[in-house]
Amino acid sequence: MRIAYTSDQIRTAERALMARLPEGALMRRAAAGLAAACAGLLPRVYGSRVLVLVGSGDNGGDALYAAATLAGRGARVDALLAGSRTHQGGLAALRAAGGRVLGGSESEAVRRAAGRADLIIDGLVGIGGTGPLREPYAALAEIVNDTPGIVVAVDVPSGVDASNGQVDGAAVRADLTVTFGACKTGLFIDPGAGQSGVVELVDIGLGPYLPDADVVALTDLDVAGLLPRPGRESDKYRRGVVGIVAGGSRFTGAAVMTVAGAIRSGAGMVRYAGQDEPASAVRDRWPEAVITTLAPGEGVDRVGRVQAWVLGPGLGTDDDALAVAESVLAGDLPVALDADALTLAAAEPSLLRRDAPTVITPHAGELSRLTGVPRQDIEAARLHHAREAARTLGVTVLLKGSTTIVAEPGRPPRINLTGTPWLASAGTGDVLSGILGTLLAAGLDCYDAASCAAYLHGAAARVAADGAPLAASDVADALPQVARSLT
Ligand SMILES: NC(=O)C1=CN([C@@H]2O[C@H](COP(=O)(O)OP(=O)(O)OC[C@H]3O[C@@H](n4cnc5c(N)ncnc54)[C@H](O)[C@@H]3O)[C@@H](O)[C@H]2O)[C@H](O)CC1
Ligand SMILES: [K+]
Repeated sequence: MRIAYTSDQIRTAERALMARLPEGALMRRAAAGLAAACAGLLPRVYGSRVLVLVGSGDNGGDALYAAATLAGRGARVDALLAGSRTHQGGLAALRAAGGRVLGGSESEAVRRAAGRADLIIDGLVGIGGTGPLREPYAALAEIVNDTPGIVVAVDVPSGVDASNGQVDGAAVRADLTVTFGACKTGLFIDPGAGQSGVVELVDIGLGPYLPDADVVALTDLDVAGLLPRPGRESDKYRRGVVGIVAGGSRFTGAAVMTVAGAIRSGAGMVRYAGQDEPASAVRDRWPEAVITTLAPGEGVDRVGRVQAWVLGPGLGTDDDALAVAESVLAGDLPVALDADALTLAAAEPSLLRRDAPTVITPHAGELSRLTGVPRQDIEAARLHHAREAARTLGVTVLLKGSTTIVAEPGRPPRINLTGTPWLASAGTGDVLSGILGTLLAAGLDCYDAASCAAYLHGAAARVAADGAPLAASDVADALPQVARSLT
């Protein structure tokens, strides 16, 4: 499990640790880890060209001490002192090791130095960064992003808000972010996640001083431990029977894709309930699904026993859809709502006011309609709005995006690291709903079921995509392979 913290949480922990260490010890631990990570990226350190961008705070100090170590191993280091002041200890160390200091930050000299560098170290701003990058840092970030060399961000890519991943204006795009003490939330949440590259954690002894996590990211081991293990007695009710109410006269495909996600993720049985056309489409594609054809406006009373419901993909938002939605939500079973069910709930908030476990799986636009928060505000602060929605709506929120976030009141949000932009193709959300319904029916609580569903969905997309445009059915078809890789 990868855990991450806000800048404030890190600072509090660092202060407690620094009080027990000699002056500068923490920085030297950080710099040693940073230098080792940089050296590991170079075919050889001796003779390699390193450009280090130095800000005016301790982020710059880390960078200078690490650059001094590389210079001491024969790297040809140029330092650009971009801040209003410079960490004197680090600067002295770099000079003593033979590093050079470039003149001011006139962009041609920097562009030339960046263009010939094998490695560029971004030591402009770390967890002390606030707001959009000011000049000359913004211009330097743009130069760095235009160069072919490997870019290593010190602690946090400059321009990324370490506490939430927000980026406002220019930001360094790193191949590797070497972060100290503990991972920062902003390295795992878009758009910050997209700027961070690979995140490598350097242990500087902060562990004992860290509070509860701000966010958690599940690894494959965590998911493997949470997924239901099919026992010997593979009774369908032990593996979970999921009911799916999806599809309408206009959208039969959504019903087929939702059932696909449920069947391919190992449901003990899928009971599909819908009107004639989607029911026929599901029957033709998935004969193993048990079909109940509903009359217009009919509820789900005639559907056999299920242990969880999926409601909404392609359902439509007319009175018939509302009637069947009310029928599903009136029960005391776990329900996963997506797509049109969310539109119905936006129009009729009482639909979500239920005691039984409820998960919603909106993308930013659907969450905007549910909460009234403008979509661009949600996109700019995904973690905050996912948490707020979970709190105000009293449900588990799975906020879709290339960094999917699972938020539930009173528990640290979980972020999914297997996401991929490929998932933004039509129908993949239906497959996710099917996976989620299967896990709820298998007995996982909403928090675990949503986290594992997001993980499996993203992992399947990566298996299916391998660079080609992705079809939703490819994601469903890749699920058994992902499940096997986790056992
Ligand atoms: N504190 C510790 O024990 C350790 C810290 N480590 C490293 O230190 C940084 C945090 O250092 P700090 O001096 O607090 O702040 P920064 O260096 O990150 O940046 C502050 C610096 O930057 C200027 N600044 C802030 N926002 C902007 C902006 N938007 N545009 C331009 N300039 C900006 C501000 O004026 C200050 O001058 C941490 O990340 C670690 O890298 C050690 O790693 C461990 C010990
Ligand atoms: K940085």
